Amino acid sequence: MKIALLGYGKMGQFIEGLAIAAGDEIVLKVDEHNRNSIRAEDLSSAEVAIEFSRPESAVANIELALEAGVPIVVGTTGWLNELQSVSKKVTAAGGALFWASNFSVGVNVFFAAAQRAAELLDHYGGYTAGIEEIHHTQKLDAPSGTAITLAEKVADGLSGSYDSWKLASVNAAVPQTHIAPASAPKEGHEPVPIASRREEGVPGTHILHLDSEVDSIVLQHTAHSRAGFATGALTAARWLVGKQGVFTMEDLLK
Ligand SMILES: NC(=O)C1=CN([C@@H]2O[C@H](COP(=O)(O)OP(=O)(O)OC[C@H]3O[C@@H](n4cnc5c(N)ncnc54)[C@H](OP(=O)(O)O)[C@@H]3O)[C@@H](O)[C@H]2O)C=CC1
Ligand SMILES: O=C(O)C1=N[C@H](C(=O)O)C[C@H](O)C1
Repeated sequence: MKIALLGYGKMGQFIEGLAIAAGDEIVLKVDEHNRNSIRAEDLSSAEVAIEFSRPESAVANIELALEAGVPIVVGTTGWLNELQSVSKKVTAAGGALFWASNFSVGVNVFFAAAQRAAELLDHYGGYTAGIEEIHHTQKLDAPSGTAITLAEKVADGLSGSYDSWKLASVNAAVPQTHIAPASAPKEGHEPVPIASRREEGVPGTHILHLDSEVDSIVLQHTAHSRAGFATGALTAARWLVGKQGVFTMEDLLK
């Protein structure tokens, strides 16, 4: 596969290593230094683009790939409030977009387990939900995209009590522009609280607490490195080539 890497930081470089080992070719690398000079023609030799950049760059990079007619896999978080409008553009233009807040297979199984547990507990009532996410100190956004997706799955399952999420706390100075906007809960519903923590060197840990008066359930996913995210993004890229539409991990894993 001929790949354009839009974003060449921790994830872009990890993906490059795995891609070259698998016999793929990196035909373009975009980072902060050359991003302003990149045009759609520069993507013309790529079969697919893989985008891991910054929250404020993702939408422009998707539009660039769309203009170039190149399918794009997007892992950047912190821009997903624009997903609906971007998806409409992609569909209208006959393009291909694959996005995921987390590309690791393990996290996607964790999402399914969390949603099922929440659905089962909804029948009995009396359970509250809370999420913790821990990431390295270079992470720009809060809460993590994965924690937001997890909260949405839990709210879907515990639909009698929850219908939204809120950032309950963060132990770092995150600029307001990188705090994801939470939706307000409807009458009689609560937001799932998310506590964000930044600690040196943590690739990504997510913990779901489901508590009642009589017991507690704790479900946790711990990434040991970035390998699961990078492998998943490359698998998504291979799967996306030749398709049209907007896809995510549920489409790939079903
Ligand atoms: N969905 C998933 O599974 C995962 C998602 N992520 C998300 O991916 C994103 C990137 O993570 P990570 O690689 O750790 O971050 P890094 O900060 O290490 O890398 C970001 C890269 O993007 C570059 N960049 C800045 N602006 C642009 C632009 N306009 N176009 C292209 N590149 C640009 C930066 O350049 P420079 O270095 O010169 O500043 C840097 O090379 C984050 O949003 C993170 O949350 C991360 C892991 C997994
Ligand atoms: O910034 C990161 O590193 C990660 N970001 C994603 C997120 O916001 O959920 C995925 C993963 O947890 C690593």
